[in-house]
Amino acid sequence: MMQYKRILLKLSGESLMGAQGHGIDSGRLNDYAEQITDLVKNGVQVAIVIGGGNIFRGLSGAAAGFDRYKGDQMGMLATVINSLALASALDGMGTRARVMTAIRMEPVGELYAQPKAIDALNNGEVVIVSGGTGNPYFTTDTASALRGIELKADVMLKGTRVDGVYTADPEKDPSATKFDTITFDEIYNKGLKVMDLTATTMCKENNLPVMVFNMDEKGNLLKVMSGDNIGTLVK
Ligand SMILES: Nc1ncnc2c1ncn2[C@@H]1O[C@H](COP(=O)(O)OP(=O)(O)OP(=O)(O)O)[C@@H](O)[C@H]1O
Ligand SMILES: O=c1ccn([C@@H]2O[C@H](COP(=O)(O)O)[C@@H](O)[C@H]2O)c(=O)[nH]1
Repeated sequence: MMQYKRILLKLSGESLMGAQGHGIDSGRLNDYAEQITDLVKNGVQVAIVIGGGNIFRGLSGAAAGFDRYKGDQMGMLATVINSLALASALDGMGTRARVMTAIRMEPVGELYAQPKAIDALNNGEVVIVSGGTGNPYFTTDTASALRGIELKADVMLKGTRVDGVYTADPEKDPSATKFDTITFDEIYNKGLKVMDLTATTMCKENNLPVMVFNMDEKGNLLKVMSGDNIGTLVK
C-alpha cells in the first residue's frame, strides 16, 4: 500500500556521480530509473526535480571567478542535462517520461506549465521539471518546493546521500544523531542545513511535508512509499 498518491521527488545531482566521482554514473542512473519505475507500476504519480551539483554550481563558479548570474544559469542548464539523462534511462525501461524546462528551450524540453504537468501526471507519465526555478540565486531544493506546491504533491521526497536529518551534518560530524521526525521550526531554530531556508519556508507556509531519505540504497524509494521508517519526516 503506497503512502502517497502524487509525489515530488528531489534527486541530488551530486549523487548521480556515483563511485566514479564526476559526471553521470550510468549504474546510479539506472538504479534511480528502476526505483522510479517501481512506483509508477504501483500507480504513484511522480514529478521529479534533479540538482546539478555533479556538473556545476553557481556559487562554486563565483568562488572561482565566474559571474554569479551566468554561473547560476550554467547550474540550471546542468539540471537539464541530468534530467535528459534520467528521462532517457526511464524511456529505456518503457516508463514514459517528459522533460519540462523552466526556461524556454524547445526541442530539448517543453516549456513547463502547471496544467500541462498535472495532465501528464494524471496520464501516468513521469514529469521531470528541469532548469530549477528559472531564476538565479535559488537552488533545486527551492525549485522542488515550488513545483511540489504547484503540482499539489502529497509530499516532497528528498532523496539524498544521507538517511535523514541529523543534529549536525553527518558527513562532517560522526557523533551526529538522527531525527525520526522534526518540525520546520526546529530546523530553523537548530540551524540545520539539510535543505536551504527558502525551500524550508515555502514547504512550511504551504503545508508540504518533506521526507528526507537515502536514495542511494536500492529499494529505499519503495520502502519510504510503503511507510517503512527509514528517513526523517519534516512537517
Ligand atoms: N543536519 C543535517 N542532516 C542531514 N544532512 C545534512 C545536515 N546538514 C548538512 N547536511 C548535508 O546535506 C546534504 C544533502 O543535501 P542535498 O541532497 O541537497 O545535496 P547536494 O549535494 O546539495 O545535492 P545537489 O547536487 O542536488 O545540489 C547531505 O549530504 C549532508 O551532508
Ligand atoms: O532555481 C534555481 C536552481 C538552481 N540554480 C543553479 O543551479 C545549480 C545547481 O543546483 P543545485 O540545487 O545546487 O543542485 C545551483 O547551484 C545554482 O547555481 C539556480 O540558479 N536557480
